[in-house]
Amino acid sequence: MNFTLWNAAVLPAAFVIVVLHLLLPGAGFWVGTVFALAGLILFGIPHGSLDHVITEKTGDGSFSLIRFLVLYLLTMLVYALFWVWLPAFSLLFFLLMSAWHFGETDLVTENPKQTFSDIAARFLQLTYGSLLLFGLLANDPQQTVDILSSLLVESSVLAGFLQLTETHSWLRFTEFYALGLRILLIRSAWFDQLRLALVLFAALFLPLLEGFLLYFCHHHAWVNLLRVKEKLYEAGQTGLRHMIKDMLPFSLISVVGIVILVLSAPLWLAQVNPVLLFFILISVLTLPHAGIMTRFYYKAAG
Ligand SMILES: CC1=C(/C=C/C(C)=C/C=C/C(C)=C/C=O)C(C)(C)CCC1
Repeated sequence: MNFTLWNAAVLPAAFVIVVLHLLLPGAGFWVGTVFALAGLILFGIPHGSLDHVITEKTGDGSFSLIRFLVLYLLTMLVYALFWVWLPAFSLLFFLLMSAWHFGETDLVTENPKQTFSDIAARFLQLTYGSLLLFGLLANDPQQTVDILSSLLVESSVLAGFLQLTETHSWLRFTEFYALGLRILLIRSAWFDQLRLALVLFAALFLPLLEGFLLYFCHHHAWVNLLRVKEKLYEAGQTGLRHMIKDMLPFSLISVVGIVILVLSAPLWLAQVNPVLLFFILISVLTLPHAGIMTRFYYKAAG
């Protein structure tokens, strides 16, 4: 992956936020929250807004935007209904899907040898993603449990998660085992490895959501956007302008939709934690997005 200014710029920004959190917690909270929200609005949420372009450009030429939108919205609707009917199953599915999606993004090499049918590569990606996600959530097990407890009321799984991270403290750092696996499997991109290592290290000193969003927005979403730009758009500023123009409509709809739904939640969904509702909305967007990215990486490798 090419070295870009932003690739490097996130590191001093994360460093300043960590130092602020340690020395001036009040300022750290505000600066960290603004940084996390900016990351979400600029990269985290918009990184799925090119799914229609990816589907069109990697398809067989028979793309129809209406058919794409109907299928996309239908997938979201079905998954949203699952959240209402089977919340525990839907959460487990979300965590597995996220592990898959994170693993798929982070274990792509410059010269991918794995193919779609390569079960070993898929297993490694899922293992990587699970270790990474577990470690990020275990950065603050109590807060993770607090957020989830409005969905899984007095669940033994949550109590088990707390106990496990308390009694086996090495389980709090599984994201670094994931990183080790990545270093073993992808030897070439040294700057990318160092950057991810520093992002994960910074996340250790941040509150749960800021740490998670640092990885999610400034690594995961950023890397995905960069790859889509490299594969599907012209090089340089012209390609960037076209890409931003393509991203704007669905980015705006998603950001505004999520803000409206989360802020109005007390009127229609009083008992669910707003942070959890935010992630449920993200999960509903992620299901069709992850499927499209799997196809994108499959095509890119082929
Ligand atoms: C941080 C966090 C959670 C997990 C969020 C996940 C797993 C997000 C995944 C997003 C993806 C994969 C987006 C698509 O690109 C929980 C457990 C819901 C609640 C505690 C805080």
